[in-house]
Amino acid sequence: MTPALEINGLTKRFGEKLAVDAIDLRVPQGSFYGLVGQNGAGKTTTLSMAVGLLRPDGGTARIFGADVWSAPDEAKALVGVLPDGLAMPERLTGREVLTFLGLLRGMPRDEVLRRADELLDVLELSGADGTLVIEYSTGMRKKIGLATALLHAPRLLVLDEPFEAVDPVSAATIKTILRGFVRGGGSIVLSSHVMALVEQLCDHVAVVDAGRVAAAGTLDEVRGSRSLEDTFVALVGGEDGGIKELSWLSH
Ligand SMILES: Nc1ncnc2c1ncn2[C@@H]1O[C@H](COP(=O)(O)OP(=O)(O)OP(=O)(O)O)[C@@H](O)[C@H]1O
Repeated sequence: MTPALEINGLTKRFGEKLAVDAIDLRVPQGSFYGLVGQNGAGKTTTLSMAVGLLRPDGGTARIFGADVWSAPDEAKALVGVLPDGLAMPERLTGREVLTFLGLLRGMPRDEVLRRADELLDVLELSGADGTLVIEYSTGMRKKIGLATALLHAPRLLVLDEPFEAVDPVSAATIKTILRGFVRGGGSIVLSSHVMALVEQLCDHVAVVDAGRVAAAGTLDEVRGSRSLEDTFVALVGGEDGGIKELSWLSH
């Protein structure tokens, strides 16, 4: 079966820094795929290239077989993206943002209004109907970002840190929606620093270290009999005894 997302040899250099070093990744259809890695490992750069937001120096990205760079319209119709630090039209309400983006995508107005209504309701944003995005909390921003990613009913969701700075109640809502999306036949790739969350949600995981994939596969293949956190620390460094303490903090 064609993978939901397949990236081959994706590479990106920023000046001297090789941020992503010929990464390969294969996200099977119907999978809930977690991308984990330390700060600066290259997750955001990889995901940005995978969805056509950042032009790679080399390599390819295909969404259900459609090349993100040579067949962008086909590829982008199939994917919903929650980028890191999503820029939103700040002076619109959540409903206006959804209506604006839906119409930009060429969706029929009635359908946009109906879906916006449902998304705001399910994401518990209906109560903030008169509130401008500029006044939204961080969690509300993530939720409206997720709504914009879902609006056109994509088959693949690519979410960069969807739970960062989100409170547990909003996180529970987002988890329910994402699980429902996968149950309904969708595929998800998300990046996260929170191993427990990835273990709870994902069935596949890739550990990215210094711009390369250090391990990838099903959750059980990658972590074996250990916790994902122990596996992660063993793979990306942090040898025992290597962690220094601050002596002047002892009383
Ligand atoms: N626009 C840019 N210009 C210069 N360097 C960049 C740029 N974007 C990313 N980098 C560098 O590329 C490397 C990978 O960054 P990236 O943001 O992809 O990592 P990440 O795994 O998403 O990190 P985090 O978990 O902290 O979000 C880092 O060393 C970063 O400093």
